[in-house]
Amino acid sequence: MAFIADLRKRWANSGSLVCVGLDPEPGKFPAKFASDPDAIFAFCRDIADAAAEYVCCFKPQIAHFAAHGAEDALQRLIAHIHAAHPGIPVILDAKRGDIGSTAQQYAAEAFDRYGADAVTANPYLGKDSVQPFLDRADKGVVILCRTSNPGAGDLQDLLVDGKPLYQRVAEKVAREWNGNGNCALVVGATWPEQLREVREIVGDVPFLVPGVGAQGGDVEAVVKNAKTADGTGLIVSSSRAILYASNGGDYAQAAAAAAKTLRDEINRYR
Ligand SMILES: O=C(O)c1cc(=O)[nH]c(=O)n1[C@@H]1O[C@H](COP(=O)(O)O)[C@@H](O)[C@H]1O
Repeated sequence: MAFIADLRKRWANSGSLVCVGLDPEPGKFPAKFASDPDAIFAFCRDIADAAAEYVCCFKPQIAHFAAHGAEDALQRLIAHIHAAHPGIPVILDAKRGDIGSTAQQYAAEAFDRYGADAVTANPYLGKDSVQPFLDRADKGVVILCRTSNPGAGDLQDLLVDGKPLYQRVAEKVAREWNGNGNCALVVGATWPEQLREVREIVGDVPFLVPGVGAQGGDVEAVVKNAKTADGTGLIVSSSRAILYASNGGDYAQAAAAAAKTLRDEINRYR
């Protein structure tokens, strides 16, 4: 099934808008992984298995694997999630974007090599640079709009014909790039006002919302400002606050408990 349809089904079946970001940092792993040559895979698998019932998506971040030469672990992790937890879409966070011929390879990398259901993409090079992703109608394309980081406004707030660039991106995606109905937008949890503005522009287009947890985003403001009329529309993503909730023997249970707490907090405001 197509990514957006799978996502809507998972929102309904799980009652959760939580995404667990899988950002492995071996230096933060529990001691038992110190001599495990497959630690990156094993740690992420344990977290995914423990937290699965509380999530609508998982989101592995590619640099956290590639920096350690662990692309193979990433591939096996995505295959494991699909096999062990069918119905939970996997978003590969790679923030890709390049001229068409290279973007074609990035799309093949994300969807064919890694088997991801969706990928994050950077719109800065324009529509043709995202087209190879958009053309994969069964896959999701999660386009950066107003990112969660402190410097997000340096470029994204610059006025273009009287409106900030991130609003222009939202308009383009909703009105011109979403012909296959497979787009979503990244809007950071750290920007409640911008979440509300973008929601007004794009209707029911799903948002990936990183920035709760370690980056301090306000869950209540996120949900109230950006949910859709049916109380969904959000993939609220947290990585470090869940993955490293404990570095003791209870790391997987602690991660699951943190995911459950976030789910319940979000659901209070839906
Ligand atoms: O595309 C993303 O996932 C993303 C977009 C954004 O605007 N901000 C952002 O933090 N992210 C990613 O979301 C994750 C956030 O991690 P935590 O701050 O630990 O929850 C990291 O993997 C970031 O790369």
